[in-house]
Amino acid sequence: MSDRIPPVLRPEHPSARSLSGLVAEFGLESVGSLDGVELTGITLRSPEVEPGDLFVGMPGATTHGAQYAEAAKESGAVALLTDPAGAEIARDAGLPIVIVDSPRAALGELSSWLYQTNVHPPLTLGVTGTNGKTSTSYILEAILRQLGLVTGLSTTAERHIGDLTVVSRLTTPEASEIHALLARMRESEVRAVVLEVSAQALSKNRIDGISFDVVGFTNLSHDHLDDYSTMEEYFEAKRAFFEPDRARRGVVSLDSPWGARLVEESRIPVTTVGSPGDDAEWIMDVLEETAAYTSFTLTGPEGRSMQTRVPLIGRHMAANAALAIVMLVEAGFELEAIEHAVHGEITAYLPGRTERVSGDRGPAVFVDFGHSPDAFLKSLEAVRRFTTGRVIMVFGADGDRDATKRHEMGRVASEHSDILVITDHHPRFEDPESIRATLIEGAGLAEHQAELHEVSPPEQAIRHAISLAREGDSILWAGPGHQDYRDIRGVRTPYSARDEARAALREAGWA
Ligand SMILES: CC(=O)N[C@H]1[C@@H](OP(=O)(O)OP(=O)(O)OC[C@H]2O[C@@H](n3ccc(=O)[nH]c3=O)[C@H](O)[C@@H]2O)O[C@H](CO)[C@@H](O)[C@@H]1O[C@H](C)C(=O)N[C@@H](C)C(=O)N[C@H](CCC(=O)O)C(=O)O
Ligand SMILES: Nc1ncnc2c1ncn2[C@@H]1O[C@H](COP(=O)(O)OP(=O)(O)OP(=O)(O)O)[C@@H](O)[C@H]1O
Repeated sequence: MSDRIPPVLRPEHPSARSLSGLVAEFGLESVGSLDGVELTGITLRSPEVEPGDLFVGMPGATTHGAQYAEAAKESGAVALLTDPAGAEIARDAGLPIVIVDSPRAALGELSSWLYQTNVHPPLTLGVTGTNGKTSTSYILEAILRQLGLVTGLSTTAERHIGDLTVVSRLTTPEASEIHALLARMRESEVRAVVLEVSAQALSKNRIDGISFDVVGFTNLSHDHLDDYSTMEEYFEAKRAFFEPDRARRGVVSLDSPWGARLVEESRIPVTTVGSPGDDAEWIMDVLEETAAYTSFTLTGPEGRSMQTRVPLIGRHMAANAALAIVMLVEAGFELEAIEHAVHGEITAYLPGRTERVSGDRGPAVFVDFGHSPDAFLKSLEAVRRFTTGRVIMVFGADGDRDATKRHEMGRVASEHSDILVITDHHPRFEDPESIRATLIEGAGLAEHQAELHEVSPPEQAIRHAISLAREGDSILWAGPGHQDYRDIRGVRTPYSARDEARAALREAGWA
């Protein structure tokens, strides 16, 4: 598979740590001479090995990383860490071998030791939940910047180190990469770090070795039921973030019923945030929803209260902002200081989250990253609120990802739109026609039947939607968000929905 996305950044000036020191520190078994072996990095992907690396040969779903030990050595790896099976595979690779039962389970602590990320760590905040993680993380970063701090950010869309931006690969990088990123952030004197934490990251040890000051939970709804067999299992993966060995304090949104459940089962002190009528310590109340911003008040214990707005559409974005603010209060910032710093507006720019790509004339066109029924619902409700004409929705569904949500995606889309244009997204190795057919079946289950159009190529689908639209209508293109590629049979073809939509608007004379 072509992979144009750059790896996560590493420290530019790593200090060397001895392999024998690592083996002694963790009491590990080893084969071969460790004398004089100095480590400056750690990686689990052979194509990304740099001289001085400890190469971690992990067993995976398709191969065993130890198969690539020789290639890693040629690229400058100075030692291999692997499991007993890997040690057997790589015994002739000519590298000293350190053996652990589960390299994945060891990776976080070893990486933290190697990069010394546990020494004077910055303020570390983490966000999990089904929807709103990226948005809440960007909002946290924006407020922290408005407070005058140098920040680091890691999300599905981008990683930021101060003013430096790199495109992301996984939502939450593997542990070796995240500790390298944290070490690089330290070199840039980052004082506060915000990490988006997926359920997969929690289940697959990707955030091991990181101690979070405050963690936040947005919501839980149907998604990822290919990786988790039930909602219970999916919830349990998220709940594990709220453990004393991971985090000191938590903030839980009561927006989904799973929030109250998390409060009950959390093993760290938690604070709650919700809407009027909820039994929450902090209440967010929307004041105004427009096509350009959403304003709200946030009221908490001891009569504390603030009012602000986000340049984002929808109640759900105000809820994300409220969660972010309460997380910062839990981290020790005064609410008054936050209100003063944001000066009436949190200046967050979220790439591809209901991002408006149209100008003042013609239909309002938004490109969104929503790919679950609840995300569809929240974005459609937000768009409907200020649309004087019709709501047109363009969407498809991911191939090779949780097919059980497709009916409900189709149903919600039809229920809350006037016109649907069903198209392709990332088919991956699935037949795109059959993905569309399932979405159409789902749309048929809705009580409200939106007018339905099926247009396979997305570049034609957005043009078709624009051809149907009039002044006053809104178009929500859900799915591609910030992404700059489409995955078709394992090949990532460059593709930007935001650029495509802008081009289509120009061609239609709406630019
Ligand atoms: C299902 C899953 O989590 N797979 C992850 C897993 O892949 P795998 O087990 O198939 O690995 P493999 O291909 O068998 O290779 C085994 C080992 O050999 C190494 N290798 C392999 C080939 C080679 O030439 N050289 C080499 O060193 C690999 O780096 C790996 O360490 O280990 C890989 C190496 O770290 C990950 O990149 C890969 O994530 C894939 C790309 C993925 O898509 N994961 C998704 C499910 C995911 O984690 N998503 C979440 C949430 C997204 C959301 O919220 O929507 C995320 O945090 O991104
Ligand atoms: N609090 C929320 N509740 C429900 N839906 C939301 C919420 N916040 C955002 N969304 C919807 O979900 C989409 C994705 O938002 P965001 O990227 O912030 O979520 P995420 O949790 O990071 O998603 P992913 O796990 O796919 O990275 C948005 O574009 C919007 O449609």
